[in-house]
Amino acid sequence: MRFKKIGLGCDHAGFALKTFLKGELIKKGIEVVDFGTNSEDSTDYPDYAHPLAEAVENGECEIGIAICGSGNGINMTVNKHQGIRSAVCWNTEIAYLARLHNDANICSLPGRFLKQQEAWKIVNAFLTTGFEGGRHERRIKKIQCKK
Ligand SMILES: O=C(CO)[C@H](O)[C@H](O)COP(=O)(O)O
Repeated sequence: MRFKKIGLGCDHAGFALKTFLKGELIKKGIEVVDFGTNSEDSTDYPDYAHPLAEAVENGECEIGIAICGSGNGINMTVNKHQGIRSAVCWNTEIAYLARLHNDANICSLPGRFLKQQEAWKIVNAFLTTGFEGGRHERRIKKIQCKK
């Protein structure tokens, strides 16, 4: 793993997967900051996505993992933050490319569509891959809206 301090955030649909991934990361000796939610009671993903995004933006966490049912809502929310590049990662190749080409700093996962071991492989791909830079550096600099 390239990262030592990882932020986690989810809604009720991501809670079971977040709990599993948190345990696996801790077993690997990685420090985890858990922004909730902490049960399967129905809740709203932005309430957890914004604190996670802020922690990654301000450097409290090096990188983040965000989980909701489809991965979409939580991904949309964290990507509202200027310093966040989040990708919905639904297989290992997408996770690898999100880091290699996009320098993604949040991995958004569809908790209702991934088995635990599949998700763990995706997270491993995300957390072990570095940014390639070069032509991709130029492109990610152009992502920000100029207003
Ligand atoms: O995937 C999600 C957002 O993109 C949410 O987890 C999902 O919409 C929650 O649905 P429900 O309230 O029916 O459990």
